[in-house]
Amino acid sequence: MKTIVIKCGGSVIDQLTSEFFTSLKRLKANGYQLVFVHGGGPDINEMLDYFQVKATFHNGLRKTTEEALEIVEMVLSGKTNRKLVQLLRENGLNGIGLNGTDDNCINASIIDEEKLGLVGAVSKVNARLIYTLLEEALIPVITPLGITEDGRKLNINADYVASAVAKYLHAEQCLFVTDVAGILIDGRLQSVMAQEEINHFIETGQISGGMIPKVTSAIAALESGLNSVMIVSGKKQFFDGEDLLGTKIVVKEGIIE
Ligand SMILES: Nc1ncnc2c1ncn2[C@@H]1O[C@H](COP(=O)(O)OP(=O)(O)O)[C@@H](O)[C@H]1O
Ligand SMILES: CC(=O)N[C@@H](CCC(=O)OP(=O)(O)O)C(=O)O
Repeated sequence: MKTIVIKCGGSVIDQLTSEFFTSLKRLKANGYQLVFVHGGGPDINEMLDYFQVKATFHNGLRKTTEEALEIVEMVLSGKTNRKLVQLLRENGLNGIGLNGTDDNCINASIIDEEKLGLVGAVSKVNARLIYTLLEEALIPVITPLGITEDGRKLNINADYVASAVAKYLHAEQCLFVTDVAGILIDGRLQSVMAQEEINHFIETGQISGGMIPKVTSAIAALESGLNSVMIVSGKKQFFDGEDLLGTKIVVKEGIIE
């Protein structure tokens, strides 16, 4: 089974174009099974603002108190997941919502409770559950929440979830769909970026904010066996039937699989 994991960022869910959905259909026509993970940062920010709960970020990760987690879960599962499933269905793709906390879909452990609160890193993915849905010709749309061994719910950055799902499914590809065409340095789109350059540009501040979890989780997943990761735009065509357009992340320069 050829699988592609597609992480759809909250930055772009409301701006996805028909060219984007055409690219998805081309992937399907080329024999790929699609698995989605969605973000929802802007939807969460809006609701936290409404309830006057403060949000702070460390390297692109939201510090999540118990009070914030309730709102995060409500928004991600009740609003953003619903929105993406509906959009896929309107475009002829058979999406089905799946909460990361259901049936140990995403097992997670706390990263640093003092610094980040109830924020997790993925420890295991229930690949069997995801395959079961794929076998029924459904397209899973996973909400980025996880559950610890002792049953605590955690907020997880969706880029981390997508990289981990791709790794556990032995996917051919993980795509981060976002509101930019890829990694830009001095305004120029980079077609390939290696770990060393990435670290350099994080240090100089030219890769910042929400781009950091994408590149760090991509590198970690590539190092532990994931085949390929790209950052692509949800605002235009990203697949012409042959090539993917965006920034390819690689561990070492010159090594492109
Ligand atoms: N070097 C960079 N190239 C492109 N985007 C960058 C870079 N550094 C930071 N960013 C920011 O990362 C954003 C994408 O991350 P984020 O807002 O978290 O999106 P998503 O919701 O899709 O995960 C871009 O809109 C841009 O503002
Ligand atoms: C821990 C953490 O940061 N969780 C993220 C989950 C949503 C997400 O990742 O959304 P985007 O992909 O749109 O950024 C958050 O609370 O915003």
